Amino acid sequence: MTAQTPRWIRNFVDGHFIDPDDGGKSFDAIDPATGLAHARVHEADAPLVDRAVTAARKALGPWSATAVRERTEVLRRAADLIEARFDEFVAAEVADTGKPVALARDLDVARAVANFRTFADIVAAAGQESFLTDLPGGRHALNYAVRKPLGVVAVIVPWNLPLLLLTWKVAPALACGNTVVVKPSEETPGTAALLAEVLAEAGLPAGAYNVVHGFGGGSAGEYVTTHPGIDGVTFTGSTATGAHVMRTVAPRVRPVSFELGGKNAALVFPDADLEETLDGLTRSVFANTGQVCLCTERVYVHRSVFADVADGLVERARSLRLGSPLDPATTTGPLISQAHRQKVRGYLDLAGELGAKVLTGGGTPALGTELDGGSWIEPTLWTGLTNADRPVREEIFGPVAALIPFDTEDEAVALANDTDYGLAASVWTRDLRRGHRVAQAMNVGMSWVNTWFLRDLRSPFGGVGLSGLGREGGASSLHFYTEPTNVCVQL
Ligand SMILES: NC(=O)C1=CN([C@@H]2O[C@H](COP(=O)(O)OP(=O)(O)OC[C@H]3O[C@@H](n4cnc5c(N)ncnc54)[C@H](O)[C@@H]3O)[C@@H](O)[C@H]2O)C=CC1
Ligand SMILES: O=C(O)/C=C/C=C(\O)C(=O)O
Repeated sequence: MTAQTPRWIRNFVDGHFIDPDDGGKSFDAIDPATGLAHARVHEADAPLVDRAVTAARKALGPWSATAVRERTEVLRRAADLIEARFDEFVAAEVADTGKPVALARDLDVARAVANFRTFADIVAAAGQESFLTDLPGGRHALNYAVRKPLGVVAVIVPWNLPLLLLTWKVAPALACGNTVVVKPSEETPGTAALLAEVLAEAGLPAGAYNVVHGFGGGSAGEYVTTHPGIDGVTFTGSTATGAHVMRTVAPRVRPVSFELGGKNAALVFPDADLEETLDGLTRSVFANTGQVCLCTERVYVHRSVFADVADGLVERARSLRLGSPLDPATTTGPLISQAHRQKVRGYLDLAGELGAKVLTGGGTPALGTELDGGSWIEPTLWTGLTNADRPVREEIFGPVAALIPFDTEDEAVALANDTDYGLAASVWTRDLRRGHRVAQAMNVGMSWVNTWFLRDLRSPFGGVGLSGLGREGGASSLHFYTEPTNVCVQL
């Protein structure tokens, strides 16, 4: 990008893109694969955020009053329009994240379409529970709850799965009759702006979807979450920021939904299908360069198969292809930023100081001139660390994992649960009873058996402990994005 021809990514407020004014602040959108700026982003100041919240408030009454069928039709048209502009969404996601084009297609943009269709179906089919209450003398009362939209919802999302996570929240929020003010990550502003075009074309009224770009503290993130016109906050991101947002929202006692970090375990038992397990672990450790909150960073392996699993995983890690995101053969992209790479490298150094053995990786690759400006890191596997070590306790959010042996099922469960996080786990075994038993014993929001990141969008998604608060997905989303008024009628 040259200084003369910036491609602007603009804020979207009350149905219009806002042209950056001369005095306004802006920042570069960086392609993490090269380190080069690919667009300029207009940063929303406090008055613009206020305009966005005011527009969302104005749109709330009319939008929440529309028939469910009308709202779900808008969602279905949005899904169709994303499909019609599929390659544009893929290109925007790849430019912002550097992720391989195949991943952006198969995971991020495909899931955006599925999010709109699934929540249209779920909201269209939703019913209300009612209770017939017995009263003395054979009389009864009827209790039923009417669900109303939560209101103006602040949607704060991170950079790892930008469109997937944005639509995971926006689709149910809009379907339930809410209006939203979205603050995408400063690292990945592109697809939220494209979605504004799609939603407007799908027939969403002005003001129901607003996008304000910027950073966290002292910028758009803080202005949105502290705005008195916000009725609830849904947030995905780091535990530290989630805790901060919770404190800022607390004085106004607004509902929050938090999907935060993870330090997820995989448990490999001796009877596991080795090939299937290795394929699954390769995905769960290295997918999206380890930048999925569900990724495995702790692999507990029964001692009798430890060497086989370690050797197999090393072989697969070495076969991953780092390279241009546009090359269809590329499997693995860069980390999101130089700052994040610095954090991940800090853990690589720390693991070395703690005496970890590096089975593969451990450094920064050299990929060739243009890509060497990017934030690349080698897929890395360690042995020799224990649960006491910081690289095994803290979320790293990169393509790294520690392999740790165990001898008994009880020990494996205890090791896996020995964490302050509680997002996800995967259990690898051919013994179905053990699979159910261990998966249920995991102190997490989601347990998989012989698979990982297999999603049914109707099921509850979220974590316990430092991994979050509340659940979204299916009925859980409907509960978060609505408030019930219970009506009791004496009959
Ligand atoms: N588990 C997960 O899903 C994710 C975890 N992370 C972890 O978090 C670490 C830091 O990454 P960040 O991008 O800094 O994540 P973050 O949690 O700080 O950012 C997530 C979103 O929150 C916004 N935000 C930040 N401060 C805010 C504030 N005071 N008020 C309102 N909004 C605010 C950001 O602008 C972004 O849109 C990563 O290294 C990684 O370990 C990052 C992204 C996703
Ligand atoms: O909804 C999903 O399928 C995936 C969610 C992933 C995250 O929340 C994350 O990586 O932060």
